[in-house]
Amino acid sequence: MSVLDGIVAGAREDLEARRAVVPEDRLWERAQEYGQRAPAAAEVIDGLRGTDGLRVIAEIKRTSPARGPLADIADPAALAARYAAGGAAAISVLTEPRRFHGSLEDLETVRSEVRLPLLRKDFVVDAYQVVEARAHGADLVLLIVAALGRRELADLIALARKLGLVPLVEVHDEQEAARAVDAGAEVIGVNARDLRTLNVDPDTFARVADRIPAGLVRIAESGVRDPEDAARYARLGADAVLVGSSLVTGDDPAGAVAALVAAGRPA
Ligand SMILES: O=C(O)c1ccccc1NCC(=O)[C@H](O)[C@H](O)COP(=O)(O)O
Repeated sequence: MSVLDGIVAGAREDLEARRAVVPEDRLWERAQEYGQRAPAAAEVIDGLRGTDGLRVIAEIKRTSPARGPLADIADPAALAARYAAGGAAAISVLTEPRRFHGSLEDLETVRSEVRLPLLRKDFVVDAYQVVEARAHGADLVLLIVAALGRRELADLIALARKLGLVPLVEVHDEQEAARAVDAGAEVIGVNARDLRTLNVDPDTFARVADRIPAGLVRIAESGVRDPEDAARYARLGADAVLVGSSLVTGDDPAGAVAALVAAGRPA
């Protein structure tokens, strides 16, 4: 079983346990409630476009299967506020509990303190998790092509949009990028990390981005270590970078985000 398959199996077990406690129709009510005060999806998408420079999506990430423990984040809202002060365009909150030590409570706490768009970063394979994301204050939801069949991907994209959420569709190779485009994704993340082997290949974005038509939002994910990496992705045409490990392991999250934003400005 690949790492991704193992994580998805755990996510399915966990979501069934939550569904037994909170039925989906209760979540719908909360999701619609948040939808009334949430930014419009078009506004969220436009905020990620790198028209005048690279955007930074800064991640709340405590630990990772690839690297083990990263940071003991006792107050995710305080960290998100620092990211916002540094100029982040959006915050990614890892909500997966088993391997990343995240939670929906983290998402909700960050929502209560920060006005930026929030991404629920998890292993979403069921409609329940999409409704749950909105109910806990997400504006974007991650959908990983490698974890979903064609029909499932199309259905989850449609559901996300119905709820006002922006689906961030994640790919790792050219074939997956073609599937994301065929499914009508407007925001596509190219993950340099192969979720089956955990290897990070910094050339992935350069290889895959050509398959993503102009006009769609292209995000380079994983392995961004410093401003030089950000500048390289900006030159390659990325609208945004999604950064976790290097931000949570540093001692100045606001300064680190500001440095990435500065490095991604056009010369
Ligand atoms: O981070 C991992 O080890 C990992 C392993 C298996 C599946 C997903 C994983 N990470 C999720 C992500 O996509 C990253 O958290 C995100 O892109 C940020 O990456 P990084 O800046 O390298 O922490």
